[in-house]
Amino acid sequence: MTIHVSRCSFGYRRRDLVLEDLTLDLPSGCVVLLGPNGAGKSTLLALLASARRPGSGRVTLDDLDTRRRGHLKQYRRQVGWLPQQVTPVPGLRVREQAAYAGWLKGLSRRDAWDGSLEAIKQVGLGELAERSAAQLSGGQLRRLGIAQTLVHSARVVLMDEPTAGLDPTQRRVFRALLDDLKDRADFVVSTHQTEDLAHSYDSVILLDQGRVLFEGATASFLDLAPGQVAQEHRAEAAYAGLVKEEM
Ligand SMILES: Nc1ncnc2c1ncn2[C@@H]1O[C@H](COP(=O)(O)OP(=O)(O)OP(=O)(O)O)[C@@H](O)[C@H]1O
Repeated sequence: MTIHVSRCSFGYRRRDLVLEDLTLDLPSGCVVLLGPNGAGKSTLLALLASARRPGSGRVTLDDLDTRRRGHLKQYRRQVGWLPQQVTPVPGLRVREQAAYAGWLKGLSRRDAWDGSLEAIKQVGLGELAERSAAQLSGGQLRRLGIAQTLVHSARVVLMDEPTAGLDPTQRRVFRALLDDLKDRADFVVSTHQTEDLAHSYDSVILLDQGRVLFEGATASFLDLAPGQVAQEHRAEAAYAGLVKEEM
């Protein structure tokens, strides 16, 4: 288990809860977070990242509690967050942006700079180290976002729709990268893409209207599809069965 969510409620407006009394143990390994538009996936990731605080309930990692100001720095050092949009920092080159992210997480300038080269190499951007971050493509920017979480050796990396808008080749590049990085951290990845679920993810969390509809091993999730459904469509069918969508 990595992050523990205990009886969390959250609303952007009072009396309009997006997440209600949510309890969740995020398992180790690679977790995919599924759910229809507006289900609350980004909101949950923002709570896990401690970018937002729950109205009630607790988000903890070991004995670090995001409600306690004194714990936040250490919590954030251990949890990396790749939001939907990775923004190039004006004037910074690729390696500098990765180093800057490490420094913001509390590394010394030296450690951040030293760690940045290894991090960008790991995501396949080593040859672009000196390029302006503003010149990266969408897929390359996402990879830089991942590198930013590797610089400070996050234990848990949260990714909000990292493959949205990427072409099939870039999606494959992302999946291969995730495979390569699996030993370095635990990952929680929100996505609408159910292709290759069995290969890429150990467990599935399915949210709908702020409630958990499924939480368990990927194999158990795929087993929810009717027996006659072909392997490549099982994730889609299991999902549709749970959120009662028309296929
Ligand atoms: N900043 C905000 N202010 C007010 N309401 C918000 C805000 N962000 C999200 N919401 C609302 O919270 C609910 C959950 O949104 P959220 O973005 O967490 O869902 P999601 O599952 O990530 O959706 P998607 O798959 O479309 O990205 C939605 O009803 C959304 O309109």
